[in-house]
Amino acid sequence: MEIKQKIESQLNEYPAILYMKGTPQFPQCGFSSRVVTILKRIGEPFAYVNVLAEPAVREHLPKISDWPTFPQLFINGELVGGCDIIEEMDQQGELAPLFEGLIWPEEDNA
Ligand SMILES: N[C@@H](CCC(=O)N[C@@H](CS)C(=O)NCC(=O)O)C(=O)O
Repeated sequence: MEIKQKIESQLNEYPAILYMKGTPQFPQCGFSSRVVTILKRIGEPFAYVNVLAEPAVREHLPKISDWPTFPQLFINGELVGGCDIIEEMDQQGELAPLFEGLIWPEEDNA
């Protein structure tokens, strides 16, 4: 699959997805770590992509999102922002409501 299609399919599939450096269990950048701390506190599910393990995503996502750095949080396919914006929205009480009512794909039990 072409990288652009792969990213678009991730954005379509996951209602909340964080493109980050490292994993939520082991963030490898302070900015990613700060966002993960906030998301864990909010306690709603989120998918993630470790861009250090996916160099093509690291290279191409900024062209799609028009945002040059990581982390990048998307909700319902829309860029919410990076670390500074996420922290600001969290402090204003504007972040948690974005996670309300998200519809996750059902597990494929077939
Ligand atoms: N002010 C940014 C800080 C994030 C940042 O500067 N990230 C850098 C260092 S981790 C980055 O992703 N650079 C591009 C890259 O490494 O591909 C934010 O709010 O998210």
